[in-house]
Amino acid sequence: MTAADVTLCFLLRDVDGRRNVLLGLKKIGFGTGKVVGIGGHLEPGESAAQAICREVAEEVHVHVEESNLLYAGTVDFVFPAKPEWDMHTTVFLSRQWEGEPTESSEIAPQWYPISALPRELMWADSLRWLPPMLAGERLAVRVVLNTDNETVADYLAEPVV
Ligand SMILES: Nc1[nH]c(=O)nc2c1ncn2[C@H]1C[C@H](O)[C@@H](COP(=O)(O)OP(=O)(O)OP(=O)(O)O)O1
Repeated sequence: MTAADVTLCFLLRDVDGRRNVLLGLKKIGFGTGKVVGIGGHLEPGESAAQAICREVAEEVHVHVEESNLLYAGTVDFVFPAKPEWDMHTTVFLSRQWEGEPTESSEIAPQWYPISALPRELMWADSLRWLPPMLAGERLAVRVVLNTDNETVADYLAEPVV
């Protein structure tokens, strides 16, 4: 089964000298109840960059220009017990956008200091790949989930050159 193409974007801003990242509480669909990155599936014919600009606008009502996306790498999520959930994710950061994030039917956005992520509400795997990506590392990550579809069975991260 082919992994679905998805994309995520993490907006970054500095407040009182602390770097903050925009995450969101997922209200419906895959990962409901978790605090996740903003993003979703590519539509047919879309590039990852086009898709993430659309998703950010739909989910948190913020406008990001493709030219302000910073490529952070990829994450392959492998769910051996649920291969239909496998996803290939292109990850972006952005420090420039227009508008203030506001809630949609899908996501309740919230800023978090990157030093104080809501760990207990996040995917366990994201605690491994997100901090280095937020710190500027470009990575190609492969996460294999256990049969509980939650905990991490295998993790590989290689630098993207
Ligand atoms: N193990 C994991 N860790 C993580 O941090 N994010 C994961 C993950 N597995 C999947 N994701 C993310 C990637 C992707 O952006 C998101 C699922 O895509 P969506 O939010 O688009 O799914 P939905 O089915 O809710 O919505 P639609 O795209 O509208 O169908 O979940």
